[in-house]
Amino acid sequence: MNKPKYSLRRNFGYAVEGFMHVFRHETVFKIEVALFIVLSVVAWSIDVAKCERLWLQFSLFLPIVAELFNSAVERGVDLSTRDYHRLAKAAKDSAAAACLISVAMTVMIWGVVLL
Ligand SMILES: Nc1ncnc2c1ncn2[C@@H]1O[C@H](COP(=O)(O)OP(=O)(O)OP(=O)(O)O)[C@@H](O)[C@H]1O
Repeated sequence: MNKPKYSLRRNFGYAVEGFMHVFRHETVFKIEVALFIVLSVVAWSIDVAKCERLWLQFSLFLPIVAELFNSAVERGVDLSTRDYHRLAKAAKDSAAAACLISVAMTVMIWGVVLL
């Protein structure tokens, strides 16, 4: 198959499609996006230093990015096998651990800045 010429616009479209796919199919991602919006407003409304505001905002991206990668791993694994396989389990569990750690980092950053 001939590779189409690189197009920034088309690749941006693929990224939006990927984001929307995960948003439609993953409930936890919907919650994370909602929290991202609400907490972003909070981060920009409260009286904190510029650097702290940046940390608060940056930390909100972590679970979103982790969940997108987690979903990519889940779909890749499901595409490769529907049968039980210890490597499939290891791949999905590792991706889930990344999500968990990203949320822990966000909670930690908000805790340190606000308390
Ligand atoms: N093919 C498989 N082989 C072995 N274990 C699997 C397999 N598929 C899933 N698992 C195990 O089941 C767990 C849940 O898998 P699943 O695909 O339902 O992920 P999930 O995070 O619950 O997905 P979703 O976010 O779509 O609800 C995985 O973390 C893994 O431990």
